[in-house]
Amino acid sequence: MKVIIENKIPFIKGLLEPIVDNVTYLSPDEITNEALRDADALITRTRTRCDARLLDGTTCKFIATATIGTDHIDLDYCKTNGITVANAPGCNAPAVAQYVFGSIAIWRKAVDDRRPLSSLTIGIVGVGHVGSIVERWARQLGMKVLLCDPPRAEREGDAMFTDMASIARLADVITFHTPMARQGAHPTFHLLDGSSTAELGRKPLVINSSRGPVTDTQSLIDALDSGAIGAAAIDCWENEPTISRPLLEKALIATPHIAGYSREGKIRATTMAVNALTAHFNLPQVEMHEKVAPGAAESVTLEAIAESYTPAADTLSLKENPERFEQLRNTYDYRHEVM
Ligand SMILES: NC(=O)C1=CN([C@@H]2O[C@H](COP(=O)(O)OP(=O)(O)OC[C@H]3O[C@@H](n4cnc5c(N)ncnc54)[C@H](O)[C@@H]3O)[C@@H](O)[C@H]2O)C=CC1
Ligand SMILES: O=C(O)C(=O)[C@H](O)COP(=O)(O)O
Repeated sequence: MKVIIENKIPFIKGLLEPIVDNVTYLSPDEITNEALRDADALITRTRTRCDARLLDGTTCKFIATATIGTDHIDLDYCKTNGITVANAPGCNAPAVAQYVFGSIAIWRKAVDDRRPLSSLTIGIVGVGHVGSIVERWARQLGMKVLLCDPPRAEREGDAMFTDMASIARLADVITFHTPMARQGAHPTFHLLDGSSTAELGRKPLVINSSRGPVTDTQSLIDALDSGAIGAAAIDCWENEPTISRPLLEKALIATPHIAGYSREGKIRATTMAVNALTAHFNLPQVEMHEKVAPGAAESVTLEAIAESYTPAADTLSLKENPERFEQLRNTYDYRHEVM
């Protein structure tokens, strides 16, 4: 059996070797159709586009991505071609929530906002693994909370949810936690665009740590210029790693897609990917060298979160070295989640 593993996935080396005869580590550039030709499985990250171009004519029938997001994988192609796909739901959700509140703490300092948190409204767009932690912590901090999640509203009823237009009108902080979907019943491509920025009522802090194309770059720039958006915290960008320099310049917080980069999140991601592979191929379960607790801190304060992580240094590094976007990610010193 042959398994290809992306070589930037941490905490994975040596785990599968005792039970798989050929384990090959390759960089994203080396993960090609040719390399996968005789492989049975691929363990990947967001940096490898898994589509017909990569997979046609190969023997690969299983892909595990050590990430929450799956937008780098052509799920329809995989389904049609009998390729099983596993992701790592929730693996780094506490880290992304930590990033959101770390950003709120910086923003409050930057604008010298002395209003109590209890006077602020946060609008959470997408209330899944990440959004639910953001919701729980925001309520604990006394913030007013607005939730927008049409798929959940359809399943659970409207009572808890509002729409994007109300969030635009009423929120002091708007934070996006949806998957990236161009099609389907609830597309998320450019959820924030020129028409939604025209409705902004409170000069909010806008945070995008979901996927770049969920917020339209030009609309963000225009709204920052006009003052309709008070400040932006951008972790996920359109066209990564070739990011918009005007948006980089104008964003208060600008980071290279590292919101989920906690040590705990990476360990959970690797554990989930390896477990999915061993379960799929009926292999013995592998014992991880490093173990971490599931879930996010029960009880937080803004100060405790800001002490555990502030995106200020990551912002400085990206603003000074935008051309090193990928390198900053690949050499990131994984932080600890807030305990
Ligand atoms: N910046 C980073 O490092 C990271 C980014 N992410 C991104 O964050 C996204 C969210 O992560 P999770 O919360 O774990 O995903 P999830 O799948 O648990 O939750 C996503 C939620 O978005 C909702 N949703 C779908 N379409 C929507 C729409 N049109 N409008 C509003 N809500 C909609 C879904 O119903 C669901 O409740 C991931 O898909 C990934 O792209 C995840 C981890 C790290
Ligand atoms: O889990 C996700 O989804 C993410 O966006 C990850 O934090 C991105 O991690 P990489 O796979 O790009 O290292």
